[in-house]
Amino acid sequence: MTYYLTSLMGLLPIFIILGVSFNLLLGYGGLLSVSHAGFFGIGAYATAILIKDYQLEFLPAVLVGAVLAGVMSLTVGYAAGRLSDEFLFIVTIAVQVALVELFNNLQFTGRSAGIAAIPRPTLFGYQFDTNLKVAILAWVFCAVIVAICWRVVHSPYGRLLKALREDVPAARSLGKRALWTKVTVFAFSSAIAGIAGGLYTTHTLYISPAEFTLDRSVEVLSITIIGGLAAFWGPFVGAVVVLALPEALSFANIPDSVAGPINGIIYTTAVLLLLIYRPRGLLGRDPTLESERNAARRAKDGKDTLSASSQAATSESGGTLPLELFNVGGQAPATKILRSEGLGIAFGGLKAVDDVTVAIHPGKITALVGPNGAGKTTVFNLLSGALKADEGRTFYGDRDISGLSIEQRAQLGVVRSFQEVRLFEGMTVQENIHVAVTTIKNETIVAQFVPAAFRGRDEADERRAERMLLSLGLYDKRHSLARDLSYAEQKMLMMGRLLATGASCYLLDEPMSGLDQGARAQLSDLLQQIVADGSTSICIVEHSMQVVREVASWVMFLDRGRLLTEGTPEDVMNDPELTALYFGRPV
Ligand SMILES: Nc1ncnc2c1ncn2[C@@H]1O[C@H](COP(=O)(O)OP(=O)(O)OP(=O)(O)O)[C@@H](O)[C@H]1O
Repeated sequence: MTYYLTSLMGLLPIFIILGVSFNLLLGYGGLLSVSHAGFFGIGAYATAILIKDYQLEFLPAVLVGAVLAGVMSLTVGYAAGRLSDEFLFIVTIAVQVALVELFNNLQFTGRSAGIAAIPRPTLFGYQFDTNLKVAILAWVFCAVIVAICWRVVHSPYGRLLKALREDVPAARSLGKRALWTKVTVFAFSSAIAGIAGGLYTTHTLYISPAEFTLDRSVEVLSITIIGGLAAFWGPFVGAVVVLALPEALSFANIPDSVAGPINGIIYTTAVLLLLIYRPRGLLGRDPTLESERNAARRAKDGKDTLSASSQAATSESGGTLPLELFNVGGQAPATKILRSEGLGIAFGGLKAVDDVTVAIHPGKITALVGPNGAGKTTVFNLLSGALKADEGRTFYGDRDISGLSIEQRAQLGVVRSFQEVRLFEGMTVQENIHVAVTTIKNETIVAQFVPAAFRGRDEADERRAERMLLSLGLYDKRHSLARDLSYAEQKMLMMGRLLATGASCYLLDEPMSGLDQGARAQLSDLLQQIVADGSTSICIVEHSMQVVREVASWVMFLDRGRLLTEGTPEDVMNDPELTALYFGRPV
């Protein structure tokens, strides 16, 4: 019995490591992969071969396994990620099947017989020669890996992962590197699965392809779902449940041939029941309650309240936003014109934008108007890099940015909003701003392990985000989820999030739509403040001529994909031909 319990206790940390690493990928990153068992296998085989055939110690052997799993998933993730997240799922099915085939057919993996008589691991000359010692080794690795994952989740990188899980285009429009971040989390999570594989060989001392099949990937998925997606401690519970079930059946004196299918049926039923009755898993919490609980805890610790003097200093701005706090225009202090030359794009047979040459000047609010379907949003998509033009070029200042992606243009200072608000709804108001404030340099996975200096930076960013919220009038709601704000507050937060990037050119798609008069006046006031410094430019798409008159000093009129005319609002709106085109009657 002691042998049995020790063996179980040695297996539990391995399952926890698998669950924690998979939770990082699926729970926090929103990426579904089914090749976790395959990468687990790569770690197991590499460790077994290096220990048995090359007499390596455990640590270098397991690290080689982790690196192999990491590098392979980096390649797979990059290739799949360039297409779409759904594609990652499909590609990982193929990778999983291919890996098992390799394990089954390569000579050095022992083909279907596997590798037996793997020596007990040694570390710095010390041999872990009993099951108990091996179990302790696994728990030590588990503790270190859990601590590392905790750090990753609660870091700017983890925050960015959550933002990407919420809304990739919105994150990219803030200059965030979506593909690279997703690829690194996939590689990181797979490398950890590789370490779990190395520990597994030391536990069983025998491995075969049957242990690394798709079934094991499903088992890891079950651990994560049972524990709760993005519930950090969830995999601890999930792993206990998944491990306990076959053991309980083994006590029930059921033959192996029957126990396997029963096991599968019970798993599936349990996971289905959970998905129906407790979709957040056993340890998953309601995000609204969770944010309230965090707020109370932080307030109790005195962690996030701006000092009274700091609050007073920010409030003293007398109704105007202290834009220097947002560093608006700071990324490109020299005044730059965003311009296009002969832009064009067709969707099938429809020429949505045709030979459009526009210039958006700093110090001005330019309005892009035209009837429905005129191509206004498509022009924004082309200028911001969300779509690649079939023809024409786009310049920012002297630089040709035609070949740059949406995030690269945002990094240069050209940001855009969407017709919908597109906040990171499941994140708090403060996190929405904090993500935008953080520079991409501080959001890499490596940066999270640079000691104290980095932490100082993130806390300074957090304080800055708080001061921004104070000046936006959203400070008291900083711990609410973005989805729980009123529509007007959401629009203000969306503007604040864009400003927090410190960009110098803002493309705003219908920023006033859905706002009442008070909120519209507030936003229009903000837009005027932004361009007042003369170095920042704004272009809005707007349907209401009243709003255009109130805020814009230049109007560009688009119809059927072509720029018909441009001029001051008076000139354009007093042109009877254009008003007839727009309204079918005079204004
Ligand atoms: N991805 C796409 N695929 C196919 N057609 C598209 C696509 N995007 C836009 N279109 C078409 O291109 C034309 C211009 O659309 P766009 O959304 O740019 O117009 P808009 O002036 O912004 O309209 P609205 O004022 O109604 O938002 C429309 O006919 C639209 O149906």
